[in-house]
Amino acid sequence: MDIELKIKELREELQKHNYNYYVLDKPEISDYDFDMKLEELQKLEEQNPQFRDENSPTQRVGGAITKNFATVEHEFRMYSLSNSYSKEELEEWENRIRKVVDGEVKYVCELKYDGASISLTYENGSLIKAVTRGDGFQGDDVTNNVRTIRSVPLKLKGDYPEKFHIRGEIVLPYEGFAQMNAERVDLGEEPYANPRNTASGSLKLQDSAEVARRPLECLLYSITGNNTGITSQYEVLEKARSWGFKVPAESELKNSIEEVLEYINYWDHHRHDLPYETDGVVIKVDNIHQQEELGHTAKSPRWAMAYKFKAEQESTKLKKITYQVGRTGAITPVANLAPVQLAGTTVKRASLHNADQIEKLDVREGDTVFVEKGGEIIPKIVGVDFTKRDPDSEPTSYAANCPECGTELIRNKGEAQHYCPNTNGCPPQIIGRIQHYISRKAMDIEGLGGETVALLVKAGLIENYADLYTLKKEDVLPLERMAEKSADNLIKGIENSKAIPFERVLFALGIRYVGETVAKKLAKHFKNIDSIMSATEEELVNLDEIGERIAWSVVDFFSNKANRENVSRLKEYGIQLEISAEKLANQTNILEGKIFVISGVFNQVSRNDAKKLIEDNGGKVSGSISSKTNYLVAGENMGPSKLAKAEKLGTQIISEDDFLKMLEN
Ligand SMILES: NC(=O)c1ccc[n+]([C@@H]2O[C@H](COP(=O)([O-])OP(=O)(O)OC[C@H]3O[C@@H](n4cnc5c(N)ncnc54)[C@H](O)[C@@H]3O)[C@@H](O)[C@H]2O)c1
Ligand SMILES: [Zn+2]
Repeated sequence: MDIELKIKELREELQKHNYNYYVLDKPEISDYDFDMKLEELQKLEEQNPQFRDENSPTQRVGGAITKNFATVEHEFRMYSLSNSYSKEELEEWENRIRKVVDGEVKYVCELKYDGASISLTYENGSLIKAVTRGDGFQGDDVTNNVRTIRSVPLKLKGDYPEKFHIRGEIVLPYEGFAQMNAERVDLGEEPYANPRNTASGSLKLQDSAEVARRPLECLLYSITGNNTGITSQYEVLEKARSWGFKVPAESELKNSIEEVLEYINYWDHHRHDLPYETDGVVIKVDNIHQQEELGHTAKSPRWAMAYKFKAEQESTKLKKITYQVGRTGAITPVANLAPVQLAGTTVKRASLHNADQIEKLDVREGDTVFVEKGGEIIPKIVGVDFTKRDPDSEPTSYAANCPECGTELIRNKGEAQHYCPNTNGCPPQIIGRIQHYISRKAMDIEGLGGETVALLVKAGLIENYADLYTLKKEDVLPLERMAEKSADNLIKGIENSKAIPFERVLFALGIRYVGETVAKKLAKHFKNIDSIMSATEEELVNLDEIGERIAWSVVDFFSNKANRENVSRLKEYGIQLEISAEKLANQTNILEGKIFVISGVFNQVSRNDAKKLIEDNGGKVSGSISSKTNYLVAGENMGPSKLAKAEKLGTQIISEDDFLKMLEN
């Protein structure tokens, strides 16, 4: 093939993958495959220098800046890292170092945290800015979102430089990731692919309250600035820790590449014991003077190297494909495997996601398949070992009927998942819906657990959540493991749920795509269930952050007779189906359509209260000033850049007093 054409094609392909990865947070190939293609391009470009192009993906940091946030130039460039996948590559790297620097070289080994890079700027011990890496020269100002991360100190302690930048990685620990996914699946939404993309996507959310709900963490590893007085990488870590930053304790100082390799080997085997995802080890020359001597390439420092772990993969036999039915009727295909050891656990089941995935991989029962365990808690099938396929096997035909109730499955246009439409007659849907209704974040019914719900349904005592309120002690006493006291508690728990506020009742109803946040928004806007039930799709879509999918789902839910009947029974039993008078009293529409930015320190109300006041009265709070901002509420010690921007855009600047007066009318 023509070399020039090959180079061009590889560049285009890699550019597309960069876009998928950095902008959409939806990579289509594995990091390993990406790195191999990049290496191939690098080799071709080296051998054919006449085709050099400074815009080639080999010459640039892959990230991008978006239009959604203010763009900020990095005072010091943010580089990427060179990658290596083998001992030999590391040894070559050491040889290159030896040619440049004299004397003893020590290395700091750190874990390579897999998340999104961030640069934090501190002045006089206060966080003033948080910017994504972007293309390395400039990034997105995501300060408001980063402020919500608990491990980012807003004020430092100890003896810190007057001004400096500190860099690190924002990650989503496994536990929080699994919990977020469980909630999404429960809502009938697609689970997130992996913690890294979810962390990176979280930083780009418009609503920082939503970011605050995500259990993100920030792990730090580098300090830049003028006159920081720091002379080694190890000192960077210790200093950062002493000022209050979260710096993982696994980092170690090593005297030789042999010691480095031991460290790598250890963590390759123990990385799954860590609470967050790591995709390798970063090795850095410790001495800052030596670092300066080594310098940078177009893309990365010569004094640092990432050693990347390979994803753990095993092959095993796929015995059977079964189908699970969720509470919203969503069907998930599951691969039942011959048990295999993977990343320290025995794997027997793996997710196959949906019909498209099965077709794409061409997975069949009886195949030998490759199973991988990445950030996901549930392992996934990444491919088929076609050399071992039975020549007589047939392509998988996806289930046509619900495995639980036999109803024919449907698939809505544009959706990946199949559904069982027998909402009110399919046992796992009936049980799942009631289990969701009683769950902690919904009606929080104490004394009633998921298993008891299943027993109650199977005993024919309840068919839907409204039936819960007709249960009597004598009904439940004969159930397995039900004693006098637990029966009392159950009835009491159900009774107490009548005090749960409307927004949570709305969430508890189990409308597909209506999670806690959406339920809150709907409750706030419509105030009571009757208005929601009579709302049209157009009215719903007109609300902020309510998309067509949610609007359709709400209308669809209430067009169902059984659902309407349940709601009217709940009303009869005294469940809260409107916003309480007390809450209503403090809510108006006087700020409707107005966008506020709040900045600085307030005296009469806290920033959070100010935010709540704006939202309760129909206004919106935004993190940064744009041409759409109506008012900048200026507290004391407001950032000068905000003020300058507001003045430039002609945004009306008001004081805390002015703001509180607005609300008095
Ligand atoms: N699958 C895809 O389609 C696709 C597309 C583009 C990029 N990628 C992946 O992303 C990689 C490139 O991304 P990148 O530029 O962020 O580089 P990288 O992930 O290979 O390494 C550089 C980054 O590592 C992070 N890091 C984590 N721990 C660190 C530590 N202790 N010290 C220093 N830095 C640390 C920093 O954010 C730094 O910017 C590729 O190698 C590839 O694996 C994949
Ligand atoms: Zn069914």
